Parts: sequence; structure tokens; C-alpha cells
Amino acid sequence: MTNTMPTPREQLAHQLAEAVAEALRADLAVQDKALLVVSGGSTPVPFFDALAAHDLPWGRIQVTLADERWVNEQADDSNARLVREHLLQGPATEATFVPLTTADATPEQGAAEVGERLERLAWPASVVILGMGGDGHTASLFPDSRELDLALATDEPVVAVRTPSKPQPRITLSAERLHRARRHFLHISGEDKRAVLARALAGDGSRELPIRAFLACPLGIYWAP
Ligand SMILES: O=C(O)[C@H](O)[C@@H](O)[C@H](O)[C@H](O)COP(=O)(O)O
Repeated sequence: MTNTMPTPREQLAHQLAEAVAEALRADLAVQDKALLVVSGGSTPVPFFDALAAHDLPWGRIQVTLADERWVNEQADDSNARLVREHLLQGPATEATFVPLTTADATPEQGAAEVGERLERLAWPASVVILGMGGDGHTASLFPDSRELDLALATDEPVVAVRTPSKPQPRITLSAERLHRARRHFLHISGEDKRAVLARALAGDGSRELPIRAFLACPLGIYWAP
């Protein structure tokens, strides 16, 4: 029987899961609840699968999203669906998941309710996991979105976002709310994103590359080829 070596991205996912599990354990040693904020997209899937297998006090852990597409939770591109299918499995089924959509037709109509829902969580978050797109966006802070300046400046917890580069309306945690965490990890992979990160690190201006809004706080960068 041949034991195939894990790929660099699988190894990275397990390393990130270990770091996040350790952070949650540390905070739960001194507080009743711990909040984990995760990103959607495709990169997090092996990380979700790895973290779900950790023996944590999941009943005391709250999970929410950094952003969401304004679609039904059963839709293929729902981040809530991704979390339910890959993270909230096994022992992690006991976690409290707080989605970012409502029954409203638009994120503009649902933003206030989502904001109230988020305010009840255990801020500051123990961990925020950020992803990044090839345009330097993170969460749904998109460089081509009319709402970017608002999302970078507001104290509101969430902002409804529309962007020409994505088909669905979105809702995103504001930069201020994403900063309200003890630890930030950036989880990316591939050469293209490495080059975008290098550009972000070499310059200033969050409007051009919104990931830059998170390069001033301590940021654990988890990257694999
Ligand atoms: O809703 C989303 O799509 C994510 O929250 C988004 O910010 C994601 O992290 C990046 O777009 C990277 O996505 P990939 O991991 O699929 O490249």
C-alpha cells in the first residue's frame, strides 16, 4: 500500500488548523466563548476539513464569515454552505454558526439585521482567517467596488457590497470589524497570489489592493505553492 505524501497545500491546511485550534484553546482557557471568523472561496476547504477533526470544546465556539454572497444557503456559491459542509462536521457540529444572509431580497435590506446578529458574538474574535483574490481583495473588500471606501472607514459591523467583478451582491464585515480580533491569518496559495502579496507588501494604498488594510497588524501568512 503506498502512502501518498500530502501536497504542500494539504500540509499548509493542517498547519493552519493546528494554529487555529491552539488559539481557540488558549482563549477558551480564560473565557467562556471564542469566536472564529473564516473566509469563503475555494482555498479554505482543506483547512475546514482539517480543523473540523480537532478535539475542541466546539459547543463554546462561535463561527461566522468574513463575507458572504447574497444567495440562498443551498446555492453552490454560498459560503455558509461551504462552512456547513466542510467545517461544521463531526465534533465541530456542536459549534454555533452565524450566517451573514437574511430572507431579505438584497444585502442592503438585510445589513442591519446581520449587524445586530454579529454584535451578540464574543468580540474580539480569537482568530480572523483572511483569503485574497488576484485583485488584492480580501473578504468582500473589492478594489472595483463603489462601497470600498465606506467598508474601509465605517464603524458599522457589515457593509452591503456590489462589484462589477462578481455576479452576486455581497455582504462583508467592515475593515474595522475584521480588525477586531486577537489574531489574523492570511491563507493563500499559488504563484499568482504570492506575486500579488509581494506587490501589496511593497507599496501602500488599500484602495488599490485592499489586503493592504491588514498588513499593519500582526498577520500570520500561510502560503503554499
Ligand atoms: O467570498 C469569498 O469569495 C471570499 O471570502 C473571498 O474573499 C476569498 O477569500 C477570495 O476571493 C479568494 O478566493 P479563493 O480561495 O477561491 O481563491
